[in-house]
Parts: sequence; C-alpha cells; structure tokens
Amino acid sequence: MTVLVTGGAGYIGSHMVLALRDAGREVVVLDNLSTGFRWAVHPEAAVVEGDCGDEALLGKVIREHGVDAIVHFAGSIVVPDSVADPLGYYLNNTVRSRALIAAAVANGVPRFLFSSTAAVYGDAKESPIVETAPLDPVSPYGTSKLMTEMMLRDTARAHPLKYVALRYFNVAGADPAGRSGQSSPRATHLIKVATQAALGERTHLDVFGTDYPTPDGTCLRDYIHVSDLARAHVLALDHLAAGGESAVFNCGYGRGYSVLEVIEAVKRVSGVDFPVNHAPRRAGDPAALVAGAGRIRETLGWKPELDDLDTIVAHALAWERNLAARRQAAE
Ligand SMILES: NC(=O)c1ccc[n+]([C@@H]2O[C@H](COP(=O)([O-])OP(=O)(O)OC[C@H]3O[C@@H](n4cnc5c(N)ncnc54)[C@H](O)[C@@H]3O)[C@@H](O)[C@H]2O)c1
Ligand SMILES: O=c1ccn([C@@H]2O[C@H](COP(=O)(O)OP(=O)(O)O[C@H]3O[C@H](CO)[C@@H](O)[C@H](O)[C@H]3O)[C@@H](O)[C@H]2O)c(=O)[nH]1
Repeated sequence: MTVLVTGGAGYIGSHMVLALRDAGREVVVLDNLSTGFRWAVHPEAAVVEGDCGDEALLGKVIREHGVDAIVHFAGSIVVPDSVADPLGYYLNNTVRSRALIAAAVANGVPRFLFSSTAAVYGDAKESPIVETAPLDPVSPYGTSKLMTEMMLRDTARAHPLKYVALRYFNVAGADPAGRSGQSSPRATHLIKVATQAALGERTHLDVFGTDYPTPDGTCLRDYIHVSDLARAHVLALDHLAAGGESAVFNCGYGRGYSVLEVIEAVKRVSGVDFPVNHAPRRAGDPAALVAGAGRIRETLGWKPELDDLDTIVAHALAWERNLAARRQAAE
C-alpha cells in the first residue's frame, strides 16, 4: 500500500509522513512547497514537487507509485487571508481538491482522507461541538473546506471511493523525537507565537480580546498534539482498509484552554516571563471551540497519548529552539 500525502512537506503533513513511515508504510509526497519545506519530509518518502490541482501529474504519480490511499493536507490555512482573498482560497482549497478527487476516481484509488477543520461549525451555539452540530462557517476558509467535504460525500455515493474527513481543532506541538514541527516563520498560531516570544524572537504577545463570554474573558480552544492527530489519521486509513464506512470525525481532546492559560503554560514551561499586551478582538474568532471528541475514540479506537498542555508546549518550545539552531548554523 502506497499512500499519497498532499501537503506532506507542511506542518501536519510532515508529521503524518513520520507516522506512516513509523508504521512501515510506503509514502509519496506531492507538495508545491508554497509553505512547506522539502527538508521537513522523512528521507525515506518519495517527493514530487507539483500542484495538487494538476490532474495529469496526479494520474502519473498515482499509477507510477501504485497509490491506493490519498491523504489530502495541501491547502491554504490562514483564516483572515481567506476573508481578504476568498477566490484564492476557493481555488486552492476547493477547486484543486476537486481535481484531486477526480484523479482518485479516474485512477480507481479507493480511500481518501481529508484535512477539514472546526471552522466548518462557525460560531457554534453549543460547547463541546459534536459532528452533528449545524455547519455554518463564518469565513471563506471554513466554507472552502466544507465544500470539499460535500464533494467527497457526493462522490462517495456515486463511485467506489470511501473517505474520512477529519475536522481538526487547534493543532499544536511538535514531534516528540524532534524530527519536525511548525516551521513557518509567519505562523500566526497562539502556541507558536508564544514560544517565539519566550525565546526572544518576538518582543511581546498580543491577546486578541479579553471581553469574551468565557471564564477569564479570553477565547477557549481545544489544543491537540500534532503527533496524536497523525496517529488518528493512520487509524482512519486502517478503518477504511478494513472495509469501514465513510465518516466525519472531530479531532480534539474535548477540553478547552483560554488564551491566558496557554500563555501561563508557555511561561511556566520556558521559565521566561515575556511581555503580554491586551489587544482588540481579532475578526472572525469564535469565543469557544471545544470538540465533542467521543465519535473518533469509539469508532477508530483512538487513544490520545500526549493529551497534556505542558507537554504540547514543551515539544513546541523544543522545536522552536531546534529551528533557531538551524538558522544559526546556516548563517
Ligand atoms: N494547523 C491547524 O491548526 C489546522 C487546523 C485545521 C485544519 N488544518 C488543515 O490541515 C492542513 C495542513 O495544515 P498545516 O498547518 O500543516 O499547513 P502548512 O501550510 O504547514 O501545510 C500545507 C502544505 O500544503 C502545501 N500546499 C499548499 N497548496 C498546495 C497545492 N495547491 N498543491 C500542492 N501543495 C500545496 C504547502 O506547501 C504546505 O507544505 C490544511 O489543509 C489545513 O487547512 C490545519
Ligand atoms: O498572537 C496571538 C495569536 C492567537 N491569539 C488567540 O488565540 C486563539 C487561538 O488562535 P490561533 O492559534 O490563531 O487558532 P484559531 O484562530 O483558533 O484557528 C486554528 O484552529 C482552527 C480550529 O479550531 C482551525 O480551523 C484553523 O485552521 C487554525 O488556524 C484565538 O482566540 C486568537 O485570537 C492571540 O490572542 N494572540
């Protein structure tokens, strides 16, 4: 079984490649390296530099490598950018996903995993949010992902293709063995930015909004360790290979931490008291996003191994130090 991983040079995709290689699977990565890094890909995985919307290239890769499962991470991920450039997001996340699904069907690939997001729920009225909650994205990013979920649902009804859509909550941390991590210098994610502040790479951290209807006034999020998330994907592939039905799963631990709690954790773990400013709310931030996380445990037997905020922060910090050392070595 060869698994095609689109976006395998990116943050989450590179951890999936590690998990697949750790499980002894053959892997081919397709990535256009727009935000990913070739060095982030496990050395035993094949790498094709190209676009996941290029149907001719996809057909060639699928046939040459004998691909029988596709895991689709490639996409654009910054919510405010999607508000400024909706058509760019619909092109990269929706139109190109359509091409990839079409190539899967045309070449008889039977299994497909898709990186979806908690953003498909929008401003959820309930917390925790279960998979059957209303789908009402408030950003083009969320809509672009929901449209792909719908394409997969309809395609799976018409063709012999089974799929799993995994709706990630807030992905954080880094490979415990230090082989990969969040490497984009422009990343906007809270834990990444806070570790950069702890290491003096940023002067301070802004807290976007302190007047939310939450216990301390800052937003609640469900932070899931990237390596636990990658293992969930391996189990989802096993589920489909064993004849399991197409499904949609939330990926989170089912517990929310506030922005201030995360900052405290980064200060505690790093031992550095960096400056924190209170700033206005950021557009499009829901107050609370916490996963109803039962379905994935019951269906896939997924058991988190790294469900601990300090562990997530410690691994993120270790990776940030690793990146700093790489930069120094390159100078
Ligand atoms: N990071 C999160 O918290 C989070 C949360 C929910 C969902 N997701 C989803 O997970 C997936 C991976 O996110 P990430 O955080 O690893 O982001 P990332 O930017 O690190 O990875 C995306 C990868 O896809 C590649 N890529 C982008 N467009 C491409 C294209 N058209 N053809 C080929 N390659 C392309 C990039 O070069 C990069 O390597 C995305 O689909 C994202 O929407 C991420
Ligand atoms: O410098 C910062 C960065 C973030 N935040 C806050 O921290 C929380 C988390 O923000 P961030 O880490 O940027 O993640 P989200 O905006 O929650 O989005 C992530 O998680 C979503 C699912 O929950 C996914 O859909 C998105 O792709 C992914 O980027 C939010 O309240 C932000 O306002 C700050 O206060 N200061």
